[in-house]
Amino acid sequence: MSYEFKLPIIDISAFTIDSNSRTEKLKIAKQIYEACRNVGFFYLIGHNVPQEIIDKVLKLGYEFFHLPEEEKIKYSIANEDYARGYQRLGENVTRYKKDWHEALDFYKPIPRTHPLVLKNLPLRGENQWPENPSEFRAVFSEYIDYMLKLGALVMSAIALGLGLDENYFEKFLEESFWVMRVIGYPDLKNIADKDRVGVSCGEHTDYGCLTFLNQDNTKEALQVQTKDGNWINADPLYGSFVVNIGDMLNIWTNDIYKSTLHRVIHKGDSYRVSVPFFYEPNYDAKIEPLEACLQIDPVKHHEPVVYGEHLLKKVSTNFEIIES
Ligand SMILES: O=C(O)CCC(=O)C(=O)O
Ligand SMILES: [Fe+2]
Repeated sequence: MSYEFKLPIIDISAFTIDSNSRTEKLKIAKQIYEACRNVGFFYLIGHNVPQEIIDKVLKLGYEFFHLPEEEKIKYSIANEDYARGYQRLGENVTRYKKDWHEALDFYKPIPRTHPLVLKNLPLRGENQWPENPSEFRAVFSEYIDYMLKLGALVMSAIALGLGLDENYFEKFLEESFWVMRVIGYPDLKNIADKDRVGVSCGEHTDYGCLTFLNQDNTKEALQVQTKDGNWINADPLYGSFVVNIGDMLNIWTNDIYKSTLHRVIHKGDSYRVSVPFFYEPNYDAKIEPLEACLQIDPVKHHEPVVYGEHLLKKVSTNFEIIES
């Protein structure tokens, strides 16, 4: 099944340190280009996000999931927009099978007076912050600020790698409709309802631009499909984020970059926690193949899409089952 394969490790510090030269930046941008073309996944180091806060969000996630069920369901997604909030174990579905995880989801908040809210459209609303653990909101809010900065930075490196101006993507991202999932995975042993349960998280591609995964030290859980169809482990590398590209970069690059299938199968003994941060385009950003990429292959492989519409289609299939 899985064999020894190391995802590339990319040190982004040429972009985080102001004094660094353009030559240095171009070198890193080229590495990112190759990684996105070959596997669509890489480890990111030199990112400047303090390790203390990276560790802390995992710890707070773990503590939240270990609260009694009645405390957790106070934040149920049913209170809000069926997107922001807590999803019980098995509530999320991939391809008609229950995913064996629980999660607390946050999206860019949309003020109640926003046109989206007034029109009663999905994915509107405010986040549901747990009161317990008490530091949860403050720590995660700081983390989100770091991740938004990092997202913009990596996208500037991606722009350079594609031969574009460093700030090319800014207009598509300045109102990033980000998503952050705090996910808890019990192990897959001892499941009563084996027929309806798939794996910990079924195979999928991510919807948007870039995903920054902060995962605990559980090994052999996250798996990534390589071009030859094999599944390899993307084991934790302490101090790094696992970064992958989503469907929007696939479209922008006219398939030069492929959003890569991945899944989670957690059979170990631990209770695994991961926090993927999805750095996404603006809700109303129109995404279509870039001129720079059409110079390489003039055949357009994708029609333009509006990011929010793509997201809605994907999110609406996340809960389709399954009579209880
Ligand atoms: O928990 C993980 O390692 C990955 C989760 C994931 O792929 C997702 O939420 O999109
Ligand atoms: Fe994913």
